[in-house]
Amino acid sequence: MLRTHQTLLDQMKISDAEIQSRLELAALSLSHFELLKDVLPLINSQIDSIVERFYISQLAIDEIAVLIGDVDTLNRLKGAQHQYILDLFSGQYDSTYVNNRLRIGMVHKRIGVEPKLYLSAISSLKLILFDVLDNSVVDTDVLVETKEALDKLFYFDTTLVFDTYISSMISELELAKKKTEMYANSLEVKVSERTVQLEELAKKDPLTGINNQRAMRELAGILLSSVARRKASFSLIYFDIDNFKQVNDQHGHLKGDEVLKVISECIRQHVRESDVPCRYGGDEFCIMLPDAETQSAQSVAERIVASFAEVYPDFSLSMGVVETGPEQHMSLDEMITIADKKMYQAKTLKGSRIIT
Ligand SMILES: Nc1nc2c(ncn2[C@@H]2O[C@H](COP(=O)(O)OP(=O)(O)OP(=O)(O)O)[C@@H](O)[C@H]2O)c(=O)[nH]1
Repeated sequence: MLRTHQTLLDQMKISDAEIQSRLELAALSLSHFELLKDVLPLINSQIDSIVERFYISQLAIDEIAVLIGDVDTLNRLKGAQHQYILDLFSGQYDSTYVNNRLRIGMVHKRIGVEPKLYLSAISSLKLILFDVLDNSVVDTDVLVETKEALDKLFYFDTTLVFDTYISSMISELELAKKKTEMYANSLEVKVSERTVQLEELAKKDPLTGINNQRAMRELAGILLSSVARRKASFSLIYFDIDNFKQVNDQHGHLKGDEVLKVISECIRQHVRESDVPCRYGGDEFCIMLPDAETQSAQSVAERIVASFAEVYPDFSLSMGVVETGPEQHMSLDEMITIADKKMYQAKTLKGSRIIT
């Protein structure tokens, strides 16, 4: 149930039995109730002057004057205090009385009245009430016992007010803890999302967006063991752009970058989902083709050459294609060494060439 749908008594689990036990702890008995009730007419007759005296004493304390702040608040407080003083002498210290005391504690906590100020106010009110009793109750025994009853009742009230202070502070702490936990959880989610993004980025070549050599090596291990298990073929295309240095030298680095991006796009367009293209370094590219024999790798290579030539008819590519499997499989480095040799063989010929 929402806190706002519960009384403070419910929130703080103060039952009638608990009230009874607290009254006993304060050593308050029915005879004390009667004594307090007996002086109600006397208190009632002087209530306005008691409230005035109380606020004169309170407003003399700067911290309290600042907290009260304005005349409307002061008048509202005077009204509440008027009722509180009459409640003190009502002789009825039941759940309604207790709930009102708890509310006072809550209000004090909310508006920032520190316990030391609350205690000083109680002490000041007690002195004023004692003074009234001293001046009007003739029977010395009754006077002493009434003052003792009032003293005990203030003690009873103070424990209630302090309990609301503590309960309210615990609620604030729990709320702060909840907020911190929520913040920590959201940070954890952000960090893990960012970690995934960074891991992805660390595997990509920033210029072309295809895998870098590191990612290719990681994936090669997985792909080669998969084809070995399935006794399948595995091909590799390795190539670079002929005289790429001249592109940079003659047309500038930006033009060179653009050519590298176009090649990557051509590769993307002509490989299968299961193939793994990669920028091996500089102007060298590598494509891993699981479950592909030389012939299908060669036709992929031809399609890349053709689409690149559509954009850059003056540039040529030198390619080496190597196949491994289906029974025995080479390592990635062994394949690259062979493909690299074939690529250099292609370079010795004019135009785009694919050596298988
Ligand atoms: N624009 C651009 N150029 C790059 C990049 N990475 C490497 N290069 C250049 O690519 C060129 C590669 O030159 P070489 O290794 O001599 O190769 P080549 O000029 O293609 O010569 P051959 O391989 O013999 O045909 C160098 O000039 C590098 O500076 C890049 O990210 N962007």
